[in-house]
Amino acid sequence: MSPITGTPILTAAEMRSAEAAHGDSAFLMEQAGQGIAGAIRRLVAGAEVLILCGPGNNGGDGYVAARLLREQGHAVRIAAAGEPKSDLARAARTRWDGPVEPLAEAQPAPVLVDALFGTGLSRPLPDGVATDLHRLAEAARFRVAIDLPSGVASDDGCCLSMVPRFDLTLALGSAKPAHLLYPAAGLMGEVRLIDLGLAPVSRASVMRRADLPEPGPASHKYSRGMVAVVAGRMGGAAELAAVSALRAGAGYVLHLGGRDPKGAPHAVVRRRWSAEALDDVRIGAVVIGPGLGRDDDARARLDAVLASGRPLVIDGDALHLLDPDAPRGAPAILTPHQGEFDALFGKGEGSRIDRARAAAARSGATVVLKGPDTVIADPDGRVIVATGGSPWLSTAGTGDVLAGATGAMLSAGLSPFDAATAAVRLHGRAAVACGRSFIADDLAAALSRVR
Ligand SMILES: NC(=O)C1=CN([C@@H]2O[C@H](COP(=O)(O)OP(=O)(O)OC[C@H]3O[C@@H](n4cnc5c(N)ncnc54)[C@H](O)[C@@H]3O)[C@@H](O)[C@H]2O)[C@@H](O)CC1
Ligand SMILES: Nc1ncnc2c1ncn2[C@@H]1O[C@H](COP(=O)(O)OP(=O)(O)O)[C@@H](O)[C@H]1O
Ligand SMILES: [K+]
Repeated sequence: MSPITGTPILTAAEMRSAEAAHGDSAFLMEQAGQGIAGAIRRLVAGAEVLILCGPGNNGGDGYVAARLLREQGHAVRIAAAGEPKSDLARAARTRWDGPVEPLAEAQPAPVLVDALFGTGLSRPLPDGVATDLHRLAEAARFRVAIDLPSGVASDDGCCLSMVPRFDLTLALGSAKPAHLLYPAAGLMGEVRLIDLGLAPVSRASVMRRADLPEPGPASHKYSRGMVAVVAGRMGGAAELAAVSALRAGAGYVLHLGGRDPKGAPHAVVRRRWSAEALDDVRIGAVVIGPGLGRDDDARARLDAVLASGRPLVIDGDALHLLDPDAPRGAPAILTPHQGEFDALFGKGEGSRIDRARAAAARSGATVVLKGPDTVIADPDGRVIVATGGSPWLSTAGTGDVLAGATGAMLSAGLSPFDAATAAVRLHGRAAVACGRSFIADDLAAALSRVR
């Protein structure tokens, strides 16, 4: 059992291909059952376990785990809604020599293990099954989902039925989109990986520790990265972005436009807005959008920034003014929240991973689709899904902080995809370091601390 940090994310179809490529499905099910039994034994200190087994291979994993737990002397019962339907699950059922209780009549146990449905769920659970799952989950002290909580759709994290809350989810062989994407991700409790030796390959993966650019003996303020932040109507947002760029590690931040507010850091260099200010070849990234406004003046500033040829971070209001299909002369990172994303790219089909990937391919920009499950997608198809932020980020200005931090990473010479990943990681860690009920200014200050 290991954390899912850094692991590939596979769809149900990719999972089936990985299983087929391995070639020995019975061996994989035995491995899964061993991993599940081992994890449960370590975690539940001898308490009685009730395993709910479904008709497919998720149920098969449950039968194997039950047999192994029983062989090790652990108190375990099984309840099922019917007989197994897949060959593998039938074989696993045959090797279980205990009784199988009808699900509707099953009495609760302190530990509930849900092996009803996994990646094969294609429609809502039958009503009776969902009701029994809830009844038994509510009565248990510790709830474990095998691969996925039954009722969640593996590929997009939607709930096809009402899903109870679990304490632990044991992802088998690889992470799936539902382990990361909401609402499903919020129902899993801790997610841990049981390695099946599949060596799965995917262009999507869970965020891992990111390497941040570090200054060396030869560094100077410009080589560390110069960021220009284009201000607009709402001064505070651009201030936050500018300060955040410095605190995330930029060597020089040029704030273009707006007033010089009392108490603002003296380290930010201020000039009036002019398109010519962007001619400075030392500028490694331009951040535009936080507090920009959406009027003609804002549009003119965005046009000038797009024409400058500098690497861009495009956020907030600028996303409402941008034509995502227009060619650009320089790399760009777009950082929309879901509302901005929908306005820019349309509602679209598929999971947040699919949609962010399609948007990156369409726009030719790295797309950071923000939220509790931030998805970072590169035009080349790579995707990283972030974990480890904080719901306390849901406060005004935290997106401006991310835009500034992203500018810092981009100006330091990271590729847009690496810059976005590093910034999202740093931003999430800063949020955790801030604890509860912080404000965006605290978050900006915490960027320095977590670096
Ligand atoms: N792919 C792999 O590499 C491995 C998969 N394993 C297990 O296999 C699972 C996937 O197995 P399956 O593909 O058999 O899928 P599931 O066990 O998730 O269930 C699919 C079965 O349920 C039926 N079904 C789907 N939705 C239903 C609904 N709402 N009501 C009633 N029946 C419904 C399907 O027709 C099918 O018979 C994984 O989640 C995992 O637990 C493991 O055994 C190890 C390796
Ligand atoms: N519930 C949440 N859980 C985790 N992160 C969140 C949540 N809500 C918002 N965030 C994060 O907070 C930031 C908010 O950005 P944004 O919506 O652009 O705010 P603003 O425009 O006010 O600066 C994003 O990085 C987003 O991922
Ligand atoms: K399950």
